[in-house]
Amino acid sequence: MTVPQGPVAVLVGPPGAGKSTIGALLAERLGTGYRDTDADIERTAGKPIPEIFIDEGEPHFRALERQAVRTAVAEHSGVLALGGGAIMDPDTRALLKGLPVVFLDVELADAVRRVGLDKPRPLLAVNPRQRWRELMEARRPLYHEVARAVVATGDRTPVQVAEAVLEALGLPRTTGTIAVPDTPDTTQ
Ligand SMILES: Nc1ncnc2c1ncn2[C@@H]1O[C@H](COP(=O)(O)OP(=O)(O)O)[C@@H](O)[C@H]1O
Ligand SMILES: O=C(O)C1=C[C@@H](OP(=O)(O)O)[C@@H](O)[C@H](O)C1
Ligand SMILES: [Mg+2]
Repeated sequence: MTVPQGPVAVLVGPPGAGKSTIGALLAERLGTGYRDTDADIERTAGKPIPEIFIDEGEPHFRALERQAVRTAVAEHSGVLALGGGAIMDPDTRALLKGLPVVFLDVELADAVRRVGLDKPRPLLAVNPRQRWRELMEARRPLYHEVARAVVATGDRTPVQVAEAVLEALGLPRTTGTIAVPDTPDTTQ
């Protein structure tokens, strides 16, 4: 009988925490697959997230997200990054219980600077600082509720964050890459 093992790491946190960036890096480090539920939703809907919000509204997006998380948790054994609002759904929070979930924490100033440079996020399209603060106030307890570990990202590079996540989850910090010896082999 095959026992489903679930993802090796699940990243949660607000927009700009670095879930997608660190998720891909982590997967590379672990030599495993990477999956992002936002990408899954866009593939299912056949359009980018901002268009889903405009055409069908946020409740429809949340329904797609809920299903995307469920499917990814069932199918994927590598690193999984969720969208920032996925943990608002109570069923999703229940599903995450017992999984190796890491809350990537970030302060307002860093998050707003980061998302300002990146793809559009419909929830932050207008008055992003205030919106982000409100989102985080409502969600912070929920990130803590689902997380096995919390990793601060503010003063760390993506590589440093990825290493902190590996350490927090007790995962190996090296890949299967063949180690390069410190000294050249001079025996020949
Ligand atoms: N630790 C970090 N330091 C600096 N920039 C970062 C860091 N983590 C992510 N970024 C940058 O922030 C932006 C948002 O990252 P992203 O991974 O999309 O966040 P999330 O998926 O949590 O919303 C990207 O441009 C990314 O390169
Ligand atoms: O916080 C949110 O509600 C959202 C975060 C986004 O993902 P990131 O957290 O990866 O930016 C994306 O799922 C959507 O725009 C809604
Ligand atoms: Mg993301």
